[in-house]
Amino acid sequence: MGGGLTPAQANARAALTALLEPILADRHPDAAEPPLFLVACSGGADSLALASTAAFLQKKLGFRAGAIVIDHQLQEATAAVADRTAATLRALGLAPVLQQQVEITQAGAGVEAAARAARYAAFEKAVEQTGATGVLLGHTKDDQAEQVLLGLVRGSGTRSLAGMPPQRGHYYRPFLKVSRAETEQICTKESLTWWEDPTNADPAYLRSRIRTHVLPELVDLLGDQLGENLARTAEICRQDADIIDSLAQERFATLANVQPQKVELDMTDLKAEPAGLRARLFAMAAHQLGAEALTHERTGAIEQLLAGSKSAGPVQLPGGVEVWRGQRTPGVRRQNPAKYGKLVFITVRS
Ligand SMILES: Nc1ncnc2c1ncn2[C@@H]1O[C@H](COP(=O)(O)OP(=O)(O)OP(=O)(O)O)[C@@H](O)[C@H]1O
Repeated sequence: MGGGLTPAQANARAALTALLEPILADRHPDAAEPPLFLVACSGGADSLALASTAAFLQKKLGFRAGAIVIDHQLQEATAAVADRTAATLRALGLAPVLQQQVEITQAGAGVEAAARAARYAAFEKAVEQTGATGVLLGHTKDDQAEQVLLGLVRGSGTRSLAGMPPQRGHYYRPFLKVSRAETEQICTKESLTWWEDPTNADPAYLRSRIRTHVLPELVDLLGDQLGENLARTAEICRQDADIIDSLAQERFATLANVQPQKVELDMTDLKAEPAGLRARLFAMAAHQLGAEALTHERTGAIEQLLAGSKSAGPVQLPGGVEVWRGQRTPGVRRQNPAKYGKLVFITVRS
């Protein structure tokens, strides 16, 4: 590696330091060895630059940098890419460097999600095997901007516009303030050859179309600041979503009558809540019973149920949950609907 420190390298090192320092400061003073962080490395410029940054900082900050490389076996080239990437990581001084092949049986539209699920299952296994404290992912500021646009295009809510969090559980994204161009500059400076995944440019995927067509076009029309501004939108939305979610959790704990296969919410209480909170209360009741995430359309159907005046239902939710407005007591023929007074979420799956 020749020459002085470039602005891209300095930015990357500052970003990783800012994320890890508070975690490392918290560690137990008697711990036998420094905590291990595994860089999830695809061989792309983002995660290779992250690996080299982690390798450089490990002694200074007091952690061990290891890596995990997954071969999804979806393209012929990937086995060789994984081998080459693992060799590069070892040469950079990361240890251990784990390599794992995963089988994806899905084809067509579900393949991306299946690959992601297999990848995260392999990460979990690697954490268990090595006792690692965390996994470092290479998502950049550009990925974040794409994520926000994707949320807008799909018509999503605040949580979705919040994009990817810098930390969730033991997964960390130190490079959310580092651009993809900077990761490429770092690799070039450090003579690291990265792999361009051809599926990143495959127009079959909405994310690829946003990456290769929509964002560049918007930047052309609206200026270079766009990526930065979208990433800022994510940060603001995350703060807002956090406060609304925590309010909803408080309200749910007070209002919901949770039973093993049933959650009851009082309709008068629900009507007194603002719609944004109410939607979250519905989602939490459904989630409690194992239903999948609620769509805007299903939330609207529950709202309609709530607005009615008679016993009614069910609204079917994906994942085997039904919602009823009031419930008749079996064996009692004439009941006053006004007395039902509850929205009842029940599990109908066996
Ligand atoms: N084959 C792989 N092996 C190890 N890590 C990987 C692999 N593919 C992706 N990653 C990790 O995930 C990060 C994001 O990769 P990519 O942008 O391709 O995935 P994504 O589908 O956009 O995101 P995600 O699936 O994590 O939501 C990479 O920077 C890297 O840290």
